[in-house]
Amino acid sequence: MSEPVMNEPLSTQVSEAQLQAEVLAKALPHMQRYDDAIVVVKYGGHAISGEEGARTFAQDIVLLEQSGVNPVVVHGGGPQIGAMLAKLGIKSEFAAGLRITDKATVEIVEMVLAGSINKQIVGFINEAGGKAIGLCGKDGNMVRARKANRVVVDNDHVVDLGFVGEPDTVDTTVLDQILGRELIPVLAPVAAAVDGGTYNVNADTFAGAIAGALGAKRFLLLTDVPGVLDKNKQLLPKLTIAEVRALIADGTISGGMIPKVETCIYALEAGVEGVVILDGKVPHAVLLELLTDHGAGTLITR
Ligand SMILES: Nc1ncnc2c1ncn2[C@@H]1O[C@H](COP(=O)(O)OP(=O)(O)O)[C@@H](O)[C@H]1O
Ligand SMILES: CC(=O)N[C@@H](CCC(=O)OP(=O)(O)O)C(=O)O
Repeated sequence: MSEPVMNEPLSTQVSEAQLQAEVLAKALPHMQRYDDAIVVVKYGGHAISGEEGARTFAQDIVLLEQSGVNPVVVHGGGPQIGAMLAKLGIKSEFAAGLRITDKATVEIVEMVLAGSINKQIVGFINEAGGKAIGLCGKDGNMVRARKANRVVVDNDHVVDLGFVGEPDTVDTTVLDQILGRELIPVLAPVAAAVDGGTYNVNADTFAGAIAGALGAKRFLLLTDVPGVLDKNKQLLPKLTIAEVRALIADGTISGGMIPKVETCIYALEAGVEGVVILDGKVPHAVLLELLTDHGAGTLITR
């Protein structure tokens, strides 16, 4: 039994305990709904910033695993790669939301994503009582990538993205071995090129490929906005694939939100039941979405 807190009146302690019990009871149907289900969570580079937020995120992931869900974390790290490149005097350049990645840059990308950020997240999850395993697309040949297409910007300017890849094949053997054994995979979006080199893969795209290959029940994308917003910056709580396509066509969805919703469409068409784009800066965003009636962000379904 836990010790009563001495400086609070007993009635307050009892009502708080009661409230806690009620909250737990309300989570039961949600836990049952996701029991044994695979949930892929994409943790964006903007959401990662701040130790307190990262600890809360790690707690949520461990709580999910403890309640019978199989979480798979895929992380980004765009701002962190940018900061390291700036320290080394290398300028970050993007085309169509993707980093133009030369030979020197891809080495830094791998170092930051598969090295420091991946191990930081593994550390936070383990500190919260979980058993995380940090991997990247190269491990177990999980994700093989092909060179991303050149992109056209400003109507006629063709840009070669360099060492940027798109998932070509996904082999889930390693993940199949890990899931269901109290282990939490944490994946960095770096992949082996079909010819053996290294490719930098956009984290949203990488996460969508993993969610699709695993047939995840839910795919959550944690970012720095409340979800998909309409022209008046109001949250759109529910969208279908057709509605998303219309919002891209009329320019409501732009910039970094385009690869995000495109990966959502890919995952849904590959069999994922529902995809949610939500604000990763909100404390316990993952638990709010999965284990309460509240729901957060934009739910996209077929
Ligand atoms: N309709 C829209 N709703 C919400 N965000 C949008 C929309 N259109 C463009 N955006 C932009 O997309 C950004 C999210 O994408 P991005 O910066 O790539 O996120 P992350 O770093 O989390 O992957 C938002 O911060 C916002 O500026
Ligand atoms: C090709 C490409 O753009 N790769 C990204 C990979 C990291 C990423 O996607 O991180 P966020 O989710 O934080 O944006 C990059 O180099 O920034």
